[in-house]
Amino acid sequence: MSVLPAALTIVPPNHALSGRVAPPGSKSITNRALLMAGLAVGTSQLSGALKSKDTALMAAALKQMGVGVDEPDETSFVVSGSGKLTAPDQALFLGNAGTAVRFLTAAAATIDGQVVIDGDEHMHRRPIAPLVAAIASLGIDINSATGCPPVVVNGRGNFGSGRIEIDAGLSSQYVSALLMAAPLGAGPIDVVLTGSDIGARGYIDLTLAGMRSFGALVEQVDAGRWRVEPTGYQATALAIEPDASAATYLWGAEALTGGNIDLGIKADAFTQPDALSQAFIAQFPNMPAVIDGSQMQDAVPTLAVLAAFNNNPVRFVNIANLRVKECDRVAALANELNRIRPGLAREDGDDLIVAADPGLSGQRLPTRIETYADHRIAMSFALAGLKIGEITILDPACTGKTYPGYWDMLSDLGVVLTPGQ
Ligand SMILES: O=C(O)C1=C[C@@H](OP(=O)(O)O)[C@@H](O)[C@H](O)C1
Ligand SMILES: C=C(OP(=O)(O)O)C(=O)O
Repeated sequence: MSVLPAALTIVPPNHALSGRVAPPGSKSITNRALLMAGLAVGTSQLSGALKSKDTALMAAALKQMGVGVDEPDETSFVVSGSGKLTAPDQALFLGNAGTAVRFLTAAAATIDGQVVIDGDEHMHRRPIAPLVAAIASLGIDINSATGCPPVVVNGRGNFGSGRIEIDAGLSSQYVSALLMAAPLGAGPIDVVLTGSDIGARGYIDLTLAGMRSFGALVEQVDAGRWRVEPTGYQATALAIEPDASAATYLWGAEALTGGNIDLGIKADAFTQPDALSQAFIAQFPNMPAVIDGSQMQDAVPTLAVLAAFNNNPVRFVNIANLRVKECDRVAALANELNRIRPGLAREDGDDLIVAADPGLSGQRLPTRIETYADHRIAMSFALAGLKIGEITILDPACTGKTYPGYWDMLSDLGVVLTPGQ
């Protein structure tokens, strides 16, 4: 579909969804690799990469800071760096890409000069104050007037040294951001957590693995402390694995339709946290009564839509930070499930309770799903449209944040999509 309509209505397929689908490259790994390749000395070859809005914004921002970025084909980046970023002429505009905003805020603090980090109206509501405070504690001049982007940083050419404390309760991306900037320190840097809450720790593991691929020396001293040596980064060649969060929609489509989709990679081969959700999806329609979403947060929308068709209700716990993602996902999931059938979901504090109703399958329930400019709300509610007649997804183009080919992929699996009203 070259130009997407303003709304898409899904015709439930009357067959199991089966075939081969290669999910796009991992957003988390691509944006880490782009950044570290940009900070490295030499030319890095990234293959299997995601090409989407979030990675295009990261690549464009790096170019603004003197990095060479070529795109020889649909899944590769060739990135040339000098070991240092340079101050851009204009503000970095990063849309609603959390990884790009958080990672570049710390990286920009290594520059000698001023950088303004900005995003769209949604990003203007996503908190960044703990990261700004942590960078300021290194003696770097950095401010965000509202506690959310825009951020203005006036760096002095290195990241400093010593101990940085960070409260990562709102986002693990703050820790990843500090760790990835730390090899450009003036001396060793210890990154120390002040709280026990850090969201999905699997994202920190991805960061450490990426740093080591680019030649950094980083060691986890204990559960809440990492030590990074001031080595800088060296260019490398990196093959990026498929996106585990994207895979959840395919596992969900398989589970709902009794299909068999070959992703070309087994669930246990992923290194990204959302792959943990496959063990729950595999239990559908008997997913457990309580699911802790903390270690697979981006998979929660997928699991919540599946839960609507489960045999028993599901309570999702430890998902408070879903309220500060692209939208308030706890509220969005409850609102949109209730739009399909009143009473299907409710919020209980920060928990989400989905009241299972296997009888939804096969019904015709014309519903226009509001997507809040959130790719995951669009992609997960499309799964409801595989079982319920006349589910319409508003603003389907919002999937371009991480999965531009999502609707083509569904249509290649034999799902009929019609322009919605
Ligand atoms: O580090 C990463 O690549 C990510 C970390 C998570 O965010 P938080 O750390 O803000 O929870 C996740 O939701 C996001 O999509 C990607
Ligand atoms: C939370 C997400 O993205 P980010 O924080 O990178 O904007 C996501 O992709 O679900």
